[in-house]
Amino acid sequence: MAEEEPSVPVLLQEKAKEEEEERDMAAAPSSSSNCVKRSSSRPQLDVSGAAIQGNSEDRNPTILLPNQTDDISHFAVDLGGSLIKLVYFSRHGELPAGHGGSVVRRRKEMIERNRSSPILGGRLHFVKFETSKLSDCLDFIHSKNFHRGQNLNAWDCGESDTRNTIIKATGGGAYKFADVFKEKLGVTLDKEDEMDCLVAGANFLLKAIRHEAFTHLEGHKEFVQIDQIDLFPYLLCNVGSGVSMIKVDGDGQFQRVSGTNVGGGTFWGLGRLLTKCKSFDEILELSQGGDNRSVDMLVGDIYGGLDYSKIGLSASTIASSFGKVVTENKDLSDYRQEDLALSLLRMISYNIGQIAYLNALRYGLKRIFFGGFFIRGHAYTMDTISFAVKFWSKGAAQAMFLRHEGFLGALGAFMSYDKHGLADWTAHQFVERFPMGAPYAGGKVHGPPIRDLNEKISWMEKFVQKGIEITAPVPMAPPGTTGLGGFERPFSREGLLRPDSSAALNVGVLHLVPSLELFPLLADPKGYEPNTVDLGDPNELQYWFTILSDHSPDLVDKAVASEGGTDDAKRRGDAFARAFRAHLARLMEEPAAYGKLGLANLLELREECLREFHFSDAYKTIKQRENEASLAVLQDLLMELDSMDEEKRLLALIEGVLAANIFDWGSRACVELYHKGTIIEIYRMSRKKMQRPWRVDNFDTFKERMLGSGGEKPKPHKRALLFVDNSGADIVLGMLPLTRELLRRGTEVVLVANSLPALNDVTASELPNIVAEAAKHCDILRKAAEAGGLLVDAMVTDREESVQNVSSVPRLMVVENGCGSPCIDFRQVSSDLAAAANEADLVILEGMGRALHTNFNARFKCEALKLAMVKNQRLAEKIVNGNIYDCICRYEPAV
Ligand SMILES: Nc1ncnc2c1ncn2[C@@H]1O[C@H](COP(=O)(O)OP(=O)(O)OP(=O)(O)O)[C@@H](O)[C@H]1O
Ligand SMILES: CC(C)(CO)[C@@H](O)C(=O)NCCC(=O)O
Ligand SMILES: [Mn+2]
Repeated sequence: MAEEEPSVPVLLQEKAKEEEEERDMAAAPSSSSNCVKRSSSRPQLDVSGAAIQGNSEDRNPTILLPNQTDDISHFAVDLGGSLIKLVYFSRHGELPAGHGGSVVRRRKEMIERNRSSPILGGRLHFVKFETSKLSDCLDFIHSKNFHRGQNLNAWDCGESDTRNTIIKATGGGAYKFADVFKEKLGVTLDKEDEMDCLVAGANFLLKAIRHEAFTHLEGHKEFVQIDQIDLFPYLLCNVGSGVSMIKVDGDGQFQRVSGTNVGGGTFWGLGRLLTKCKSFDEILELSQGGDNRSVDMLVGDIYGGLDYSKIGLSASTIASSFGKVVTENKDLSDYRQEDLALSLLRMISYNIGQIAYLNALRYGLKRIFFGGFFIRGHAYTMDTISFAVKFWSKGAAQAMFLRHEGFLGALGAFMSYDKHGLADWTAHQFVERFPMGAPYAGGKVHGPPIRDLNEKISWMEKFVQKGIEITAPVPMAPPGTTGLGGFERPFSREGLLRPDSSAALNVGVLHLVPSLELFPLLADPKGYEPNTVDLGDPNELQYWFTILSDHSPDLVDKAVASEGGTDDAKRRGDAFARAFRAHLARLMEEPAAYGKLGLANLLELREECLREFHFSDAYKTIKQRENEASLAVLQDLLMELDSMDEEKRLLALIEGVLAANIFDWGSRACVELYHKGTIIEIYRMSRKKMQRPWRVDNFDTFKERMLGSGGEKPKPHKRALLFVDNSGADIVLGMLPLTRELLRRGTEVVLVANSLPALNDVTASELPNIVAEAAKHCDILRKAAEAGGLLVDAMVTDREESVQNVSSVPRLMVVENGCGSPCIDFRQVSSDLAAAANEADLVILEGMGRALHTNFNARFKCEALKLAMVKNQRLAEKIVNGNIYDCICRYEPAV
């Protein structure tokens, strides 16, 4: 079936089986009753009405899911000389489940809005087959029912009738195999020009996918973000069986300026003759243990061990690839296969790099992007090519690689379908995930999409059984193993590849979420970097790695408890722990493996990993308990606040937010604290410690903005966006009283909360209930919540009053932020939030994740207040030169 290749993305890359399992995982019952549509989550499998199709005695009967809306919309194929690449898109129609006041209502509106665009979102899957195994590919297409042109909806290009199904196809096989496709599947291949497709695919990836391009030099990988206006011209060098070199000047503007028949096919063809390798990846792996000196003739071999320094050649420079063989009277079997493989790989890679450089020189191009499956994410190949380009251009030209190297043509063909508007998507709308799919646990790829549901979850058992052998998606080789790619002898190391490396690429699953947008209030979107901690620094990485590893057992306990502590939950907890550990180990080995790595990514990865193992909300019990305890004392707190004058109250409110931010289950130090007292005791202790000046203390400026000075009353804010953090005291005793104060002053408040759970963070779907409870103690909150449509029930029973008040009362609303992480990346927020931001003139970021780990340095077009307690010693030292439990009150006027 589909060859071991995780797919690559546009939206997703992954294997057939992985996808089936994902669907299956999504079938786990959701425990949240108040469910908001989750824009960044993977599609949910709707198993309602499921029935076995055909004979139920079958071993693997197909299960029909009549209500499943995650359907296959389209696919395209690149039939190359060596490999067939297939790209298919699965769309997921999102329908709101449950209820929850205005959150859901707005959400519905958003979904309606999205309906007007051709697709709702989904994932692109990438699969490849060897061209010599065309029949596997045909079986795969058949098993997926693609040939029936089913469910095409907005992208319809044919009827559900096989005879009319038209498939976009590129590569030589679009001609060569057209009859086979017609005969075996009854479909017509609509031929798209190969070069057109390569260029379209490359341009799309370079524009729409963040961290797509990277340099790879001497084992060091670095992602490059290329400004769209600065993208053209460039040289695209596609290394397939043969090599095409294309000068690209713009979308659809290009010229194939050169090519070489010494390409990937040459390497693999000669490699097969010279070694006993049975697969391409095997020969790459073999080369890792090679020493080319026994095969290549070096300058020193010719010059009696001396350099030829006059023309800049050292003794170790390769003078002639395979040249040494001529001087020795040996048979093939006298040479080490490893040495032959390495020498061959170097020869081919170097030659391609050199020819590419010459063409770049010919047309004055500074950038060369290398694609094609010959690259295979292999460190030595990339280093060798980079070395050749750098050496010959004396550093003037740069070799760059694409994470989705082999799928350029297939992607281009896919994009050539009319109507889907793929080219209009932007980086904001893609979310990449790195699931621990079955392939990495030794699962086999299966054809039909949904078969025995029990079989689908068996891979999770494999996680448990395989124990420490679990590995995260891996590239062909870790960095730093290749030595100099060009003239010097590469140093070789043995045994660096994992046995499962054939299955892996450094690419994850790209989910397309059309409802994600850039936060419109970011002052400098291009210069924006959410992370304050760069994990490119090995010391930082080591530190956070340890923190996350140490925290893991406690997290697993909570997660297992949240699912009732059943045996199944324990197994999943165990599997999660192993999978997460494997991710961490993988990233320790190569921090750039999953793209540019910041702490926020790592924290999000953990949440995603929990979700992958069906833990929908690990802290739900804790959150409920803390909410209840806090709501019980809210009334007293509000009375106390009301007895104060304005100035004292404002300080007390900010102190309250900072003090209550101590409830953070993501902080090890805090979790230890929680064992020492009740929630209220800890809160009191925390408040008592509030000593000004805080570590960052702009309170006085903020106070002046709020209350004015010299008797002049400033204009209240029109609308404030409050990015809330934790459940319990944090939201109830910290942010809600602050909300109330803003409302009291006539400011409209939008509470912005996570779409999906992360640690003990409050989610958007939980907020309406919390607000409803709080509103029982407070008229201001109640009226505002009614006006904002948050208290739907109240609106029904108390319609008169709410209608009267709607115009005069500032509204309180809730909006989901589009993510499920303790941090926030303002380049990818929900369209609801983006819409709510339009009238906002104050942004309040609360908590360590959103205001310190990320966004401490972010600047906004409106006023911003960043409030957090630092609950980690290292972060305190690093960011504010302070100590654990220091507080931050950073107020910044509009930029
Ligand atoms: N599993 C594999 N089997 C065969 N070749 C592989 C494999 N993985 C990587 N390769 C390398 O990738 C090359 C094929 O790359 P690619 O799929 O980009 O080209 P193609 O489309 O098949 O060829 P062309 O464009 O010249 O028709 C092979 O020649 C080989 O060097
Ligand atoms: C023939 C194609 C375009 C097929 O993909 C490719 O294999 C290639 O560019 N070969 C190199 C032919 C040459 O230009 O010498
Ligand atoms: Mn090709």
